[in-house]
Amino acid sequence: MAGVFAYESSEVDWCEDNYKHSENVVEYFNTMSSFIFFVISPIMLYLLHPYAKERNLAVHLVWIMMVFVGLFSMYFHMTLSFMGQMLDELSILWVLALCYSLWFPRRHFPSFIKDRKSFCHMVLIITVISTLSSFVKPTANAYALNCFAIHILYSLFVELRSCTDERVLRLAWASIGLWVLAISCWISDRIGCSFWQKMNFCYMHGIWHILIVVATAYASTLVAYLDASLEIPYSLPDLQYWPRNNWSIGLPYIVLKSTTKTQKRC
Ligand SMILES: CCCCCCCC/C=C\CCCCCCCC(=O)N[C@@H](CO)[C@H](O)/C=C/CCCCCCCCCCCCC
Ligand SMILES: [Ca+2]
Ligand SMILES: [Zn+2]
Repeated sequence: MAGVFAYESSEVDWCEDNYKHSENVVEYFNTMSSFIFFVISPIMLYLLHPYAKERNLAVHLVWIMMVFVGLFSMYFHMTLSFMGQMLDELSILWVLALCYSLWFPRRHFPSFIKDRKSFCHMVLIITVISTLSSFVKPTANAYALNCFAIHILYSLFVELRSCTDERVLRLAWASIGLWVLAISCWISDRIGCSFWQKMNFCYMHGIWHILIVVATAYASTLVAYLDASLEIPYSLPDLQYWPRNNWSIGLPYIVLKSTTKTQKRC
């Protein structure tokens, strides 16, 4: 049992040289770059509060759980232990499950599902089964998790096919662009390590950490906005950027221009 906590007991090892900067931290830059989770999560918690208050306070769980993803990611890269790997991957799986439960559009529910409550039960059952299956071939877990992004992309494409709202489309393209950059870094670290070693630049996985957290902030705000437009249209949801709305870079969030329940669709 103690073996699962042992340093380097995971079969996964990222491109960054081990023990290069510290004898206690296996992958120093990968560990430190996970700090980004602790920066973005509280900001997103704060920015999404008005939407969460109106829609469902469970929305806050997304960014609370992202703090744990960051914590487990740090622990994983610090030790490269099997326990670290499983905590890192399973926490991502449960955040995804929560996002699907909260935001997956009703009209894409399978025909045998009648409401969001039954959909949440189905997601819970699938997540429990996936959690147990993740111990069968742990090296495949990260690849399986990345497949969710493909499904999210597909669902967004279906959802936004007929959308003409410039702000929504801009946010969708920014989310996709960030994810493409992020996944390129992740794959490049996995399969292009010898190249990066020759370049003496083995930091692609650390850069992935930074990009995927920002991509998650963008994509989750986008799906939350689409959800708000459908589920709480009377609140007149709108998209803005923090810290300044007119800056071309920033964190997106939802403002509610009204909270009185007079029906108006966006
Ligand atoms: C209707 C659903 C809407 C979903 C909105 C977005 C939900 C994002 C959910 C999870 C956040 C993922 C956080 C990633 C943490 C990375 C930690 C990490 O680096 N772990 C690695 C080991 O250290 C591990 O190898 C990585 C595994 C792959 C993780 C794949 C995560 C999928 C992220 C999906 C992002 C959506 C972007 C959509 C773009 C349009
Ligand atoms: Ca390494
Ligand atoms: Zn990582």
